[in-house]
Amino acid sequence: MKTVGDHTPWSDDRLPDLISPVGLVSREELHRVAVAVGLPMRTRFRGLTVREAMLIKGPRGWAEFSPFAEYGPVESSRWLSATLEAGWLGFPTPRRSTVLVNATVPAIAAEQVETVLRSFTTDGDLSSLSAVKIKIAEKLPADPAQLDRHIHGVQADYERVMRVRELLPEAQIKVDANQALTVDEAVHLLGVLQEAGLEYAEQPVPGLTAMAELRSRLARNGIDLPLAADESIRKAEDPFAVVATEAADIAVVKVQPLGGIRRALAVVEATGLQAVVSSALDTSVGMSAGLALAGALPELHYACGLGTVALFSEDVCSRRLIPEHGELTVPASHSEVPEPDPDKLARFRLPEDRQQVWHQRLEEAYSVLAG
Ligand SMILES: O=C(O)CCC(=O)C1=CC=C[C@@H](O)[C@@H]1C(=O)O
Ligand SMILES: [Mg+2]
Repeated sequence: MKTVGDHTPWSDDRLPDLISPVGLVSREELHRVAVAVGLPMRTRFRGLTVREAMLIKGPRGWAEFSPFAEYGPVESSRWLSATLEAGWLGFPTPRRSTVLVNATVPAIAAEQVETVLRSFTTDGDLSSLSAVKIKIAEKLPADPAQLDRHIHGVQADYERVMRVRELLPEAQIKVDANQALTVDEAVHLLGVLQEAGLEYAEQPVPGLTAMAELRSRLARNGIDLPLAADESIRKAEDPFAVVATEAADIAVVKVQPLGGIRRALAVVEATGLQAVVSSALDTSVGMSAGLALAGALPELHYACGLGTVALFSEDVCSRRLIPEHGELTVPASHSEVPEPDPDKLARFRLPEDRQQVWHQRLEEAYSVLAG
């Protein structure tokens, strides 16, 4: 099936349909209950220093709509489907009450690693961190004057990863390259980083062909390192092709990009792969849906990337979802989703021009889902 514009069609009988707002909520009502906020980040992540999101109060409680700025209406409509599920339909019944969470280390200089790791704890005790995901292969800046040898390049990646290993000798460490490498570069870099003893590598290269080739090249070079597919699922024309092409061992699943918890569960079931739930850099409101997904999975063998509220210096909720002893609690029902604090909502409310941009995006995603 062809991708048209930003559209990944994903019509497949193995997936529940995206949730239509028709009969659930009118456009006017949705706009009335939605507010756009901007949360400052401690460290740049995914090129962002402020994370913008819309928070929306539905009959079940608060929900989040936060497609990244570059996403068009069709891709954003999947995110809105997840918003409608959270705010209007509610979460599926959980199978576990807590979820092991990894700390996430952005592409930073090795000297900053310790401070960032501490932000993923409530008491500063690093020994509670049993798993860490580290960003590697940060895109080189277009302007060479911006190139920072502490952040970019193999040496910087090596120093960052080894600093985590030094601070946390027992932790599971995984790396995420956001498909920035070629197969040759990945074989080299992952071979070097394997000195730290990696649990798996997430999306080192783009596309299924390259992932499958990398998988067999690593095996041939005697590097025993499972690969996890992230973009090859959430950005793919066909989320299930990852299995037929033997491109990955693990599936990374995210609630908003996949269109909701029920659709993410169906993706996991149909791929038959072990799953890791990761955030989309959500606020504590959206993160609750990620926790509900992790709580509802039949099996969960890896720590999930749901600790990223720690990357914000502030959140809209007073009860922030920062891992406690390396774990987060699964909401038993929607009433346990953290509520935005009215003062913080007012403080982080984006100015009028940005409100308009977000309401326009909401309108367009609504139109796609309403058909
Ligand atoms: O998985 C984690 O530890 C944190 C979440 C995370 O890495 C991401 C969140 C949002 C956008 C993505 O570029 C990024 C990812 O690639 O997984
Ligand atoms: Mg990823």
